[in-house]
Amino acid sequence: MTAFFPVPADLDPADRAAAAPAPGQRLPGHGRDCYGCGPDAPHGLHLELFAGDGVAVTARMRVRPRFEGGPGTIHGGVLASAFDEVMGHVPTMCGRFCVTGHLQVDFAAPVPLGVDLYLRATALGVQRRKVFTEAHAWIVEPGPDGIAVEPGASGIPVAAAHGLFVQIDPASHYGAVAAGRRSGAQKS
Ligand SMILES: CCCCCCCCCCCCCC(=O)SCCNC(=O)CCNC(=O)[C@H](O)C(C)(C)COP(=O)(O)OP(=O)(O)OC[C@H]1O[C@@H](n2cnc3c(N)ncnc32)[C@H](O)[C@@H]1OP(=O)(O)O
Repeated sequence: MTAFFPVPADLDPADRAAAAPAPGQRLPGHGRDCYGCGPDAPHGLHLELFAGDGVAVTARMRVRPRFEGGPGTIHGGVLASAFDEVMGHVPTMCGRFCVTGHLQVDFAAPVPLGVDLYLRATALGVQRRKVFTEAHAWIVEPGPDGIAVEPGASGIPVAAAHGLFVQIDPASHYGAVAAGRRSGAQKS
């Protein structure tokens, strides 16, 4: 399920930050209006993110009708966004703020609307400011309380992804974006 992705052979290990949330703890997310994880984003994915073991991050997402691409199935760009979000949180487990430099998705099976997806992302390693990640997504059966649980052996694998995230200084990165917007670019 994995296509070509140039992961350097000489990566350094990605170490879990001492301040990283404990495994199973809900992650705060990027902000209430974040398209991926924000609870107030009206058209967002509403991913729920959790710290995993090591530098892993897990997430669950209900595949809502508004995510439709082909009839009755998720749009590939929505699934790519979900991978971007869950992999984008991996660097925070190493104490780094990063943005996506490269994102690659392998789609293995159609995902019907209405199911719950479980995603798990982890770091392959780091090189200077770069954090290399991989992730997988499974369809899971709802548990007794109607909430998707970790798939274990019963999950149906549907997609995999790789990402390259580049460490930034949030103040200068987003400050430069804001300055550009003030100088003429319009937010639609
Ligand atoms: C207060 C907290 C707020 C929250 C903060 C976090 C929010 C996060 C929200 C996340 C939301 C979800 C996630 C989102 O949606 S993030 C939104 C989508 N992503 C972006 O908007 C990023 C746009 N790109 C950039 O800003 C710059 O290009 C960056 C910052 C990425 C690099 O420009 P910069 O000038 O800084 O660095 P550099 O060019 O010297 O590159 C550095 C190294 O990286 C390597 N490289 C770069 N690109 C690629 C590539 N495509 N393939 C392979 N390699 C690449 C490069 O070769 C070099 O390697 P090396 O020479 O070391 O070997």
